[in-house]
Amino acid sequence: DNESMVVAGGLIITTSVVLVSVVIYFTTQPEPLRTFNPAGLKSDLGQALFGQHIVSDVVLKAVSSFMADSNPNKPLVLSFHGTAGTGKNHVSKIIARNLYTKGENSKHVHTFIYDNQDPNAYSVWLKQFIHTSVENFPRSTFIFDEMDKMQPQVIDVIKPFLDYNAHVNGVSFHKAIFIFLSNTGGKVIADLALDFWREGRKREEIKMHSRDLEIMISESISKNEKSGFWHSSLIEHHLIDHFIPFLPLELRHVRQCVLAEMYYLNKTLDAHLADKVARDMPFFPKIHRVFAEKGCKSVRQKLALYVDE
Ligand SMILES: Nc1ncnc2c1ncn2[C@@H]1O[C@H](COP(=O)(O)OP(=O)(O)OP(=O)(O)O)[C@@H](O)[C@H]1O
Repeated sequence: DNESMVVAGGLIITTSVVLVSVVIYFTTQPEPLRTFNPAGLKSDLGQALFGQHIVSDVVLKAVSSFMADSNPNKPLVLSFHGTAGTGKNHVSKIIARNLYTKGENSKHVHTFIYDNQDPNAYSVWLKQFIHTSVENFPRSTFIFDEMDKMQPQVIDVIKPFLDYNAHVNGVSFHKAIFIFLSNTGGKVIADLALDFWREGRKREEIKMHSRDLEIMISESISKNEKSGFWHSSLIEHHLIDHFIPFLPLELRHVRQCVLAEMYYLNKTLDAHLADKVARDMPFFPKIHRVFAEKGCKSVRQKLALYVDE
């Protein structure tokens, strides 16, 4: 009858309202952070990152001390430098995995790749985006890929967020993390690694202060035609906490990457095949074939060719 239809209709509406509210509640709730454990980050870097002793050391110390500080005076700002495929994106993901339950897929991890958008419109959008994200969730992470291609206006917009005691419109940025990735300095780092190799010295002997590596990287940033001046204004104001050099990878590291891919793809680990795939990659200098030109990039695609054989 009519009365029971009205009751049923009312029930349906109430249930729908409750369901929608639940969905809204869960999608707008911040995801829980992981309890940060330095030993976990150390173990991840030790197991999943090959041939980057300086990176492992500096990232572990920088992230651990930042996370241990309940009241940091500025956000953590890391600048990763090195040639292609040496692990800059990979390490950003390892950091994210140790901070957020959903790792790099967390809604609090934001990756930007500057893609020739109109710099003015992009700057306006970016400023608002970063502000709102940190207002909603102070422990947000922002990863900027291809920083060397970024326009001065865009760098200028990020600058106030990185500063000491940064409060922008009442929002504090002290708990946020900014990671800049670029190939700038890659040549300087690769040349240094090559010199060590020529002198018969171990790669592990290369230190952050070897030939003032950090200064050499910042100098090569300043020389960058497009973003040099503005990027170096970040340096002058000491807004970047650490310049982290990623060394070019050797054959043995590329082999490890192939084995890691086999593991990831649930394939039987085959050291002989890993060697074959790794040797198939381009190396430099051409005669001695010491370092992989593309690092571990496209290892997965190369492996797929062999697996299909
Ligand atoms: N040092 C490394 N240790 C372990 N795996 C690595 C390393 N370097 C690269 N890889 C693997 O190769 C893939 C490509 O590397 P990644 O994207 O991190 O390079 P990148 O340095 O960011 O390069 P680009 O400058 O071209 O963006 C990674 O997803 C990872 O699987």
